[in-house]
Amino acid sequence: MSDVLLVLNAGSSSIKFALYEAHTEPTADHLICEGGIGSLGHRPHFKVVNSDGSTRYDTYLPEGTSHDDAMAVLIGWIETTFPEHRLSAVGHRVVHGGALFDGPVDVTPEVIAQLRAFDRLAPLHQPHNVSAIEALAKLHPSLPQIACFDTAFHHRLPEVATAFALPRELTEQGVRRYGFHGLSYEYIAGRLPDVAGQAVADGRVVVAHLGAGASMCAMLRCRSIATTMGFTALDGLMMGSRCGELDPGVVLYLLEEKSMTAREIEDLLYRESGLLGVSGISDDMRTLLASDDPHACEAIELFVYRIARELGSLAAALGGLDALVFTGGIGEHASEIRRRVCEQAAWLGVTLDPDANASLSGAGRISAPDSKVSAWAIPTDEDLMIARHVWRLADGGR
Ligand SMILES: Nc1ncnc2c1ncn2[C@@H]1O[C@H](COP(=O)(O)OP(=O)(O)O)[C@@H](O)[C@H]1O
Ligand SMILES: CC(=O)OP(=O)(O)O
Ligand SMILES: [Mg+2]
Repeated sequence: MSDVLLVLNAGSSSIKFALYEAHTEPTADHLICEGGIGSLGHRPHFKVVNSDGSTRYDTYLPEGTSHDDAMAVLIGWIETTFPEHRLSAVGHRVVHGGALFDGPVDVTPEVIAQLRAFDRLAPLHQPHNVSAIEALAKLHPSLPQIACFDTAFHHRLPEVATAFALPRELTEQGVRRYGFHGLSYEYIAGRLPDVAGQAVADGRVVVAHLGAGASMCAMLRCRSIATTMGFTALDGLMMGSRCGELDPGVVLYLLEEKSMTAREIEDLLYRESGLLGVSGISDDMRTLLASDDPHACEAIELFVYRIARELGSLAAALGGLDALVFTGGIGEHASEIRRRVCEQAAWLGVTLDPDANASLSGAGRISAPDSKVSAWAIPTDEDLMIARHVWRLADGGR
């Protein structure tokens, strides 16, 4: 029997997973299969692909399948499909760890209670992340579970980069910037020496993680010194369905003048804004890039403009810029978005190589050889980062 470990990323409408061999510290080569159960709440679709991309399993689950049912289906499928393997540990992506956690942690009932306190601070993620932990604890009480946080990479942000200009008591109670997408930034920081060279890794780098959620991180020698997301994963860049940076006066206006409740405002800002709200068409960048509707074009223009503005701000925090890195679904695949961001960053010294940008697949350089600031695209791998943390904590550490 050989050990395998499971990585889970449970969201509001999907549970994504990856299964790794665990006889040594995992690399991308140790991925066995990955997939997920999507459209929970509608007609759940369970799909698994092998590490070479071929389909291994593809089926629909009954209408009404809950998150808990889906977790049982997934664990049952793993156990029957891989009878020769022993599931040795599970690593969870948990979006919010607040000020409590500076790295991965073994889940205990006390940890679960601590994580539940952050539910309202990440309503699209946290309640589902923690429910998955609870469901597994019931299904498999002896299975070690490890929580890996989006916030941990930003744990040592300089104080000035975390403070809001609010009365001191609120800051002391934890109302401050935490930052998210840290598992992605940590993975990218680990790839920088190989892909972009040690000089870049030792320098001033801005990483743009552009996925469903989107944020940017200023790294000095591969450590986070500033980031666009804040107390919650609502701040900063415009996202698929989240507004990003917003004058807090708008929230007061919606409460008082529009008589909206807190939950209605939460829905508006998290689920109905961003690319979806501005375009009125979709939260999906592929759909918008393929559309000639003027509202789709405006949504893309605002998306790029916000990235360019935040890039200037993060370069200021770094005192200059040596390299710009794109990652996340949009950053990895949408060469058009990368081109437009780089064009708006010309003043910082970014000169795009249009052919390299358009033809890139995987990791590589997209700036011209003589560009003062180099630009890169590097596919992220949050699952692998979690698998490594789990291995180090669960196996490596014992
Ligand atoms: N080939 C592509 N061209 C443009 N956008 C893409 C492409 N592939 C994926 N995307 C976009 O990436 C976004 C999803 O990013 P991803 O990192 O996969 O999200 P998640 O946060 O759910 O993991 C969507 O807006 C999607 O349209
Ligand atoms: C923190 C966050 O926004 O995550 P995601 O991009 O996966 O929604
Ligand atoms: Mg993501």
